[in-house]
Amino acid sequence: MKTKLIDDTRPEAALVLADGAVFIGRSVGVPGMTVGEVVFNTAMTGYQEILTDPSYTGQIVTLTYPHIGNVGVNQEDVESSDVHVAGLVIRSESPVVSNWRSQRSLGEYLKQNGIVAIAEVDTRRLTRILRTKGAQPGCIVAAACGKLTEAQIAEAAKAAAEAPRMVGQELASQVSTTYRYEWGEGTWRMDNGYGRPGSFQPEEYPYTVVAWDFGIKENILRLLADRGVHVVVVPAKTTFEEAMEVNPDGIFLSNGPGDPEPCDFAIEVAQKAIAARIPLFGICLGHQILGLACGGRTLKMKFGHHGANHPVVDLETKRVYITSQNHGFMVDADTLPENVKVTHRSLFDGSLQGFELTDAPVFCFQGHPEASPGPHDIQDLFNHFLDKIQEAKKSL
Ligand SMILES: NC(=O)CC[C@H](N)C(=O)O
Repeated sequence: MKTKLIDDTRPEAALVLADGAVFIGRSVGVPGMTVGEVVFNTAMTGYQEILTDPSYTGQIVTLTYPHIGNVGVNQEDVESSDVHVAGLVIRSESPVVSNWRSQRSLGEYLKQNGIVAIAEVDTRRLTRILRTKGAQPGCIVAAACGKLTEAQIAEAAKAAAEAPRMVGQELASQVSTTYRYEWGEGTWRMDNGYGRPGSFQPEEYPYTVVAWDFGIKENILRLLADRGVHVVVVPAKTTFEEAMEVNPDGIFLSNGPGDPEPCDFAIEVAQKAIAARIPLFGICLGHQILGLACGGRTLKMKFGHHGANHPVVDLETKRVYITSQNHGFMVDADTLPENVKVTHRSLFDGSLQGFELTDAPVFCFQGHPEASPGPHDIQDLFNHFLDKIQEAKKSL
């Protein structure tokens, strides 16, 4: 007996770009309409981590790897408690889910989380458009059943054309926690998962770090906890003075969505932390905020870096790291002052990937050393942060 693998009865869906390009496919999420900046991610694995990365707020993510959903989804492989992408575009949803950790299918997960998503899209054509013309707004419209009407597609085209651009949007405070909390859970282990809940004893952790949550990925918190750090996570608009009440040994500025430039509340925190010479580590949006705090400028990139195989060179050791990336803005290295030492550059386009200050224990990285998804090559940056914290503690 032949098995029919592709369900052709799925409702029709369309993706329309602001430039007018139309892609007709099938709905794999909820019916409805969603608007966002359309970006492409080249990672071959880790769709669940990508969907739950708060940095994708306001973005419709296209996965260039063509076969998605084969390992299903579970409750553990998440980077936050919600799905944050504005929408999902894929080539083909696997008709078979097969993994010992899977709890449900990707399609069920998208529906449960109210995500509008489209499959059967020629993602190579779409990616070529985004590479040539740059990331741009788009709209996915998905029918409840059967076909879309001409009017629905026209409405999607109008929504895409009128959608706001990413430049100037402050989204970090919108996805941040609204309350302060403590984190002590380490990384996932085959024998123990994330460990037993309730076993976290802050006094067993020798270091305290305040982490500003601009849309923080949980694997950052887990990697800090693995290194004996008791992390106090604070809302994006927490002032430097409020955070100092916990007497931290270090400060962490997280990744997050949107344009870094309007995040004046965060830039002020970074400036005060630099002046106080407290060990500071920034990742992605945190790196961009540090660049602005130092007096540098940030730029919108053409289509950004979103993937898990981006080569980055450490300029001192000349060692090349394969890194996870997810950013659409970058710090313009030419605008940084004298006391900034550039430490890393992208080998794809030469753009700035990391810097440190020569007169304070402060450093940052544009990519994602916490991976999740992606390679662990450059996880050592978390040890570097610990070194800075320990040095500072010794000199007290
Ligand atoms: N992952 C991030 O922190 C992204 C930072 C910023 N929103 C950008 O797009 O460049």
